[in-house]
Amino acid sequence: EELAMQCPATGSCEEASTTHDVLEPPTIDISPLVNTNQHSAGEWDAAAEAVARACEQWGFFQVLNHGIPQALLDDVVSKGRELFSLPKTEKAKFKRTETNARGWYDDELTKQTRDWKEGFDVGHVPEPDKPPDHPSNVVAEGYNQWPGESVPSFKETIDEFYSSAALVAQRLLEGIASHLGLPRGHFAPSFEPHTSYLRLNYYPQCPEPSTLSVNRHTDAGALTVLLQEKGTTALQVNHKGTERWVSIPPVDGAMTINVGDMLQVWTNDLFVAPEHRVLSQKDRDRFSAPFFYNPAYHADIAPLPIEGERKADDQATAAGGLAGQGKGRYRPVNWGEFRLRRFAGDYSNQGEEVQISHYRLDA
Ligand SMILES: O=C(O)CCC(=O)C(=O)O
Ligand SMILES: [Fe+2]
Repeated sequence: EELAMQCPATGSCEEASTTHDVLEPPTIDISPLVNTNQHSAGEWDAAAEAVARACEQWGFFQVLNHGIPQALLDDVVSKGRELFSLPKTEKAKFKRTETNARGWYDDELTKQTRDWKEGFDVGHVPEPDKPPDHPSNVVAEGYNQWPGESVPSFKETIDEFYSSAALVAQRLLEGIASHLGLPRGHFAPSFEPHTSYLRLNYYPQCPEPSTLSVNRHTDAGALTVLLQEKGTTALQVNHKGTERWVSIPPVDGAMTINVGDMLQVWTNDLFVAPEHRVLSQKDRDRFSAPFFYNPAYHADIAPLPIEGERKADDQATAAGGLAGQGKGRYRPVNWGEFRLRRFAGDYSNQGEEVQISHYRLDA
């Protein structure tokens, strides 16, 4: 409604999007969710509400006081850049393959379009004390491949970022659960163990700026915790599906958060996983590091009986109306299956990429 009011009745929204681009997702101080014992219960509730409201209204927001030290974030950027600046022959030694989704690559496809970028992916390791390619660490999508000594202390930095980002996602999900009228720890069992993915993105300078670095897409998991390098704004969100692409600039000290497909299913569309894309830059390159907080492979994700909908149903029944208005709109999505089907679509252009819409009951 907000957007419609800004559009002249006879004109298009184009004008609004170029002249009133002050619209931006909120920045939230999540210290109460992270440093729980330094804050009151009321502060915790207020932070949880702010997070949930941002999930409902934007699906994107920025968080401050997330608990990841700035020095670690700076290290991720510098080590990540070092990795991508290695000669291609060096990077080829840990390139991903048809049977191993993890490692370095420069052939990513999003929506059957080749992305203007290089990437490096690592995922969860069931037994961290054993070598990355030990049979117990080879999971459905592959195993981690590391650059070794060509980028000193790369693995240590990335491992630390991986576990710190997971903690941020867990704290946010506690707030979200509470907002939905569920116990704080409601989501935890679905992430035992979590199968999260950490991606490093390098976007080279691009001579043709209309090229998209990453085509429009939603993230498949529950929540994404994104590190954006300072100095360039390239990420955009399709705000409420209006085709008004709003920029999400990096905010000093903040992590950028977005809702993924699984949280959309859990909340039965109360939260929507926002479509986003990355523009290429004519005058410089860019680095980013999204951490995708993913459920356990065995988890079946299905709409939760959430408070607002329970109330709507109770009222409808009391008024002699139709109960079940808040019925689940999706059949259960097994995360392991969904992840593998999505990956098959990313890697080759055979067939359509799987979407949660394929699991909709009214489809
Ligand atoms: O580079 C970014 O800011 C976001 C990248 C992204 O959306 C992704 O890798 O899924
Ligand atoms: Fe994304």
